[in-house]
Amino acid sequence: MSTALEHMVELTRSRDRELVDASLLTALLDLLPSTRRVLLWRVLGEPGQPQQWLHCGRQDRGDLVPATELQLGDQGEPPAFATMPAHARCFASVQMLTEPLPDGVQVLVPMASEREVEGVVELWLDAPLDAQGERLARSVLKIHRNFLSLLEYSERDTLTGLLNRKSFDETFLKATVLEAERLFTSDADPRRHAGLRHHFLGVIDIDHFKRVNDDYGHLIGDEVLVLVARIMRSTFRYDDRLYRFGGEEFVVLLTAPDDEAAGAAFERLRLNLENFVFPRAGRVTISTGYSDVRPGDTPQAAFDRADKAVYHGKENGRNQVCSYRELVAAGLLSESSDSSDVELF
Ligand SMILES: Nc1nc2c(ncn2[C@@H]2O[C@H](COP(=O)(O)OP(=O)(O)OP(=O)(O)O)[C@@H](O)[C@H]2O)c(=O)[nH]1
Repeated sequence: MSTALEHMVELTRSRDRELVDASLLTALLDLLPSTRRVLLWRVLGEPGQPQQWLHCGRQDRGDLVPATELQLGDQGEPPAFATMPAHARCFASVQMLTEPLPDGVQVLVPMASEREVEGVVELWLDAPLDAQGERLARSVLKIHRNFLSLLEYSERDTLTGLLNRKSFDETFLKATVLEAERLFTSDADPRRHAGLRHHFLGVIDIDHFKRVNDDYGHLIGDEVLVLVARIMRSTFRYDDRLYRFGGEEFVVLLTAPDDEAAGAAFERLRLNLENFVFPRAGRVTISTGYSDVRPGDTPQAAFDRADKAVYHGKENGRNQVCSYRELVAAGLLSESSDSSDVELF
């Protein structure tokens, strides 16, 4: 058995959130000897709105690789909050709960910082935890939470809480390389690829934002940015990645079956914003340009295509969603020849 200290070193070694979660599962399984299985659940959605449980990992005693390190793939729709009542009670009360299982007990431990509860860790044990086991579980979770907070601080935009530009390249490459691996190495049968979701990158720019600042002042401008970010969060799926690139420019990396479906998601955001009355600035609209992400794309190449499409939208009336692919097909944009794409496949 490894020592607690060795596990703490492992837990704080990687900057990759999924690997940090995987180290947490390994540490709990190893440090609490009567544990047979560990699962990690996070809660999605803002309080007061419908919330769901996101399964973030599982490890069974004897597994060589935690399920967080394996590709979890498309897990389907996450279960609704109320469908897991014991977990919901643990989450709401921020208390450790012990429930009987046919051949042991299930211990639910809240994952919480001083400010918020994030999820629940589920332990399957032969017998209830003693006081020392409970203390150990709480301490390991606290170190995990503190380390994630440090990571998030460096990855997030301080005003809106969205991912910042600095974290874009890394998350873009991780998401798209994983997809390419799935496409090209997992299965040669093209029929299996038909239902796959593909990545699309959208650039979103608030229209005439300078006027908001000029008319109402920077503080109200900042309020608009915070509310736009909130509407973005409630519009897109839980696994889409949302960034603020600076100023009034936002980026979304999402998955969709095709160009049309991606366009529909961006159109939903456009409409949600068009219909929202900002408390002090009134009506604000956005222009969006998006492009599919292509095999071998650099983050910059994908961004440049979406940026050309948003520029077209700005030049042609604003408050609209423009598809790079459609603009090229219609002869309104020419396919970039100076693309920095690297052909990997
Ligand atoms: N309040 C606030 N304003 C910002 C921030 N960052 C950039 N800005 C302002 O955003 C405005 C951007 O203006 P422009 O680039 O001219 O674009 P626009 O007025 O939105 O016009 P179009 O994009 O052409 O529709 C400028 O007034 C910047 O000062 C910020 O963090 N907070």
